[in-house]
Order: sequence, then structure tokens, then C-alpha cells
Amino acid sequence: MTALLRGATLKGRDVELNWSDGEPGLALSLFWLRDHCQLPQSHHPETRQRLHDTFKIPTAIAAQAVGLEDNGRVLRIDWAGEDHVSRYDANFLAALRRDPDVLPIRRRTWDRDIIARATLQVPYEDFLKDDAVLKDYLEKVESYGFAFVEGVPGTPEATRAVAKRIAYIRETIFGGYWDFTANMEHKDTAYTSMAIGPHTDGTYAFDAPGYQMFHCLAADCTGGENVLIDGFMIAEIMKRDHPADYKLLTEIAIPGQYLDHENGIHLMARRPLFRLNDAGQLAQVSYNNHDRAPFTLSLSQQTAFYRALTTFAQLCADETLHYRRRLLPGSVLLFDNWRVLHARDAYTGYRRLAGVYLNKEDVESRLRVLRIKAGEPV
Ligand SMILES: C[N+](C)(C)CCCC[C@H](N)C(=O)O
Ligand SMILES: O=C(O)CCC(=O)C(=O)O
Repeated sequence: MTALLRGATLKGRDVELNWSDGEPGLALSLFWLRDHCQLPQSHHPETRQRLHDTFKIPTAIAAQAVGLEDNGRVLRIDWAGEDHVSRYDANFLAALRRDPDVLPIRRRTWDRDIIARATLQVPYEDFLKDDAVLKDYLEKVESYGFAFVEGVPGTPEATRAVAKRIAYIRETIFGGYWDFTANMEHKDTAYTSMAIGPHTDGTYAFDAPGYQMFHCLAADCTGGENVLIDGFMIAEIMKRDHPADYKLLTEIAIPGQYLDHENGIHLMARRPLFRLNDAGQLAQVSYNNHDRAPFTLSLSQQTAFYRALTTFAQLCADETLHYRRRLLPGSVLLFDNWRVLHARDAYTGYRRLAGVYLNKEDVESRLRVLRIKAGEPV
């Protein structure tokens, strides 16, 4: 879909742009426009990396003429004092009207009833061979925070194939592809048959894994069901019903830790439970009460903090917000670890869980390209 330019007006050292789609216009300085000239000598035609020296552009740079070409598909600038004409694609300029690094998604927050009505799966064979199905799957993950590939052979190879169809596997202290039972292979209760409360992984990592994939390869056990919770829905509820608690959880940086000194590991990181982006929007839910490291606050803040944390934890325990599922071989779950909390019931018997972590930027990157190839705005 092409966003056609309707007007380009030179005002001093700035250019005011308007599009025919009626969305708000944009003002760009001549300096910015020269810095973003798309000619091969300015930006590498293959790598699209900037080649010219930004810092040699004259601060008083001027234009001889500014106008539209190709019925508004192109902005043209004839630079004063140099034999240089820059042309800019109207779509390239239109995309600048919002943050290009923020993947536009139609997030659907959910509770138990809403998610029960959602279609959350795609078939394995089509997922592997059809980009449209892969895109549909990732759009579901972005909308709801999780989705399933169904009909996956209960093998490590097929599990890896699902992961690699999306992005390369992220290595962590647990390795890349992990495949575990209750064998205490790592110093973490995930490697036991104990219950694990609602949490997101990697609170002890500066960059918590963006996504987590689970494939239960064996479930010869009683118990062991998983629960998923939409942390963004909890944020909406707290913002509405407990605004002071919500605000506090956007401000207090909570440290997470992973301790295994025998193996030379002592990971620490900290961020607010509700991490906001520069625009003040919720970007990440980061919570793991098991892994929360000791930290002090002023006495009054300690009281307020535990009150806010208790409000959050009580909402996590609210079964009307739960998606409960017994993971079985054949169903590969991918969930947004910056949004969806997961929990596990205790179990007795044999249970084998495999999976991987994927980076937030790599999954978003995959979806951007799939959208471009489908002719959609990214
Ligand atoms: C997923 N895998 C079993 C490999 C690791 C689990 C580690 C969980 C850790 N307590 C955390 O919350 O990050
Ligand atoms: O065993 C499970 O189902 C999940 C374990 C867990 O919470 C984790 O690996 O983070």
C-alpha cells in the first residue's frame, strides 16, 4: 500500500510534508534530509548503511528546489551549491510518522473467557512450508502473547525445526536447545517436579529472553499442568483499580538473581516489574518472585512495595485470568516472555520438557520481513 505525498513545502531550512492518507504530516530539516539521502554514494545500496559523513554536511545547507515526482511517490530535493539531487520514497518518509523500531501490533489482552474464544494454533506441516502460515502464527503470538504449532513430532529434531523456522536459538547458561526432566541438571526448580509460581524467565538477565518455546516430549505423570497469564491484562487492571500500586511497579527496579557458584554463575540484573518505554507505554512485564534478589528500600517504600507486589501476585492467582493447559507431545508453545507469565503445577512421575529461548528482536525482525513480503506496512 503506497502512502502518496500530497505536498512538500520548503520553510526556511525545513520541509513540511503531507500525505494523501490524511494522517498527520511531518516536518524534516534539510540537514536531516541530506543525512538520509538514499543515493548509492550516500547509503550503501546493498547493506543500506550510511556511507557519507554526517558531520561534513554544512549546518547551513540549502535547497534550490523541493518538489514531488511520480504522482507523489517521490520527494525530490535539488541541493544548492552542489550537483546533487536526492530522491526519497514516500513510503520511507511516511513510515517515519511513527517509531520505526516499534513493531506495530494489534495486542489483544485477555482473560480466561477471551482467550477461550481465540484461535491459537497452526498446523506443523503448513507452518514449515508456507510463509503465510508462519506469518499467521507470529501475528497470533504478537496479538495474544502465545500460540501453538500442532502436529509436531515429539522429537528434539522437530522441536528444533520449529524454532529455527522462526529465528536462531538464543544461547544461555542452560545451553541453546534445552531438554530436561526433574534431574537438577541446573540449580533451578524448573529441574525439579515442584510447583513453580507465575513468572517470566530471565529477571536476572539485562535482556530477558523475548520469547520462550516449550514442547513437552513426555508427560507420564500426574499434575505438571501449565498456566499462562497475560501480564499486560494485569497491568490494565492495576492501572484502573490500583493506580498507586501500578505506578510504583513502574518505578522500583527489582533485582533478579541466578546463583550457582559451584558452576561459577552469579547472574544479577534489575528492572521494574512494569518496564515502560520512552513513550511511557508498557514494554515489558518482568516478574519472578522465586528469583527476586534481596534489596532494600526506605521503610515506607518497603511497605508500599510489598503492598503493590501483593496486588500483582493476587491478580496472578486469579483463575479468571488463567489459560490452563496440559502440555503434551505434538503441541509446541511459543510465548512472549516480556508479556506472558507462566507457571507449572507440581507433578509426580516422569515429565520431559524441551524448548528454546528466542530473542525479541529476531522474532520481530522475522515478522517485519514476512509483512513486507505480504505487501503489508511493517
Ligand atoms: C527454561 N529453562 C528450563 C531452560 C530454564 C528455566 C530457568 C527459570 C529461571 N528461574 C528463570 O525464571 O529464568
Ligand atoms: O516445566 C515447565 O513446565 C516450566 C518450567 C519453567 O517455568 C521454566 O522453565 O521457566
